[in-house]
Amino acid sequence: MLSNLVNGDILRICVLTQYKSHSLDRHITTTWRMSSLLGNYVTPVPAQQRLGPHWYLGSADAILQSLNLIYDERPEYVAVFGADHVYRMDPRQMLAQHIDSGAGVTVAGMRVPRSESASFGVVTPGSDGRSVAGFLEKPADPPGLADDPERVFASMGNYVFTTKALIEALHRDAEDENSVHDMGGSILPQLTERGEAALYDFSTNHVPGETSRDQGYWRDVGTLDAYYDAHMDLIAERPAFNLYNRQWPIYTHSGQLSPARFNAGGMASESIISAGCLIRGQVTRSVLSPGVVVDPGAVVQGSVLHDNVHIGRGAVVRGAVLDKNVEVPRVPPSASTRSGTPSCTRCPRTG
Ligand SMILES: Nc1ncnc2c1ncn2[C@@H]1O[C@H](COP(=O)(O)OP(=O)(O)O[C@H]2O[C@H](CO)[C@@H](O)[C@H](O)[C@H]2O)[C@@H](O)[C@H]1O
Repeated sequence: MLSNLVNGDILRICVLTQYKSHSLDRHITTTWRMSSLLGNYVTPVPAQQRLGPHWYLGSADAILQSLNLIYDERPEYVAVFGADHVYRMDPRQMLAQHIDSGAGVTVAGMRVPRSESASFGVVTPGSDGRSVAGFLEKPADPPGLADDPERVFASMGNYVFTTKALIEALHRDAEDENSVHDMGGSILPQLTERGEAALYDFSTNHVPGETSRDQGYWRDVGTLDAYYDAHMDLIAERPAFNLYNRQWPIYTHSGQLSPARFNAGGMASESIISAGCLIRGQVTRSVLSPGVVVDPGAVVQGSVLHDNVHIGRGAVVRGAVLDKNVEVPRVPPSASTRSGTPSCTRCPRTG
């Protein structure tokens, strides 16, 4: 999300954080440093209880409680983008449509199977294809699109607001005692009812260097399964999402680490192996973060290993997501002869 905004020249960015936010705060403040000379910034904003003794009630309340940032900056337009998605998008194209339409809010949408409706805000496009005739947050069984009955337009949780419309909508929402104070659950339905919402079709967005496979690629990685699947998309023979597009880079922290090293007998195939890894066992169809060590005789298959994970000698890890610094203990030779499959203590997909 940050890479898309920055690549698209949106360079004054606040990241609203909540629970257990320290590692995110540290990542943002150490990685996302831009020229302060030109007034640009990416700054994490912790919840502060500015409007009374309560934490954020929902995503709309999070923005209401942070309006001081908008009053300080006085922008004409505000982009509110979700932060748990993987995709490439040039936000300038969405902004241009928003300005052209004169709407109060423009929501980015894409076609998804109707069976997935309960996971998304579902947009009913108006007859012009650009206005929003209806918006239902996570409906169980909405009607399909007129031209494609088995699909619906899902909101991507990315919105461009005219600042005045955003502030007024948030204040109206704050006064509504029945509201859940959520962007998708409250603000979008409210502005749709007032005829102030427009739809941006994500499939029309293009970024430099895109491939026919990753144009239109978008994954919500808010669940463990979706997070895992998005990693598997990276290592397919012809990856659905191309990490190597240098014309629209995905930025992240890269520490001062030596290149990955493979000892005798160490091998990896269909995998991403980050710097600082030491591979002495066998790795297939996996994504290894910096500093992972795989000992001799260990096997890693279809897994996502975070920073500094250590897989002990003879251990087998399959279909797992392992958090940073997890140690999978070595398997004593006798145990490996007995069961053949040593255990991994934190494998959500294998138990
Ligand atoms: N209290 C809070 N304080 C600060 N930040 C908060 C917050 N609650 C949520 N957020 C942030 O707001 C964004 C969206 O929140 P969620 O991921 O919980 O929404 P969800 O995916 O259910 O639906 C949303 O995203 C999907 C697309 O994934 C849309 O279809 C749907 O309409 C929309 O509501 C995320 O980046 C999240 O971190």
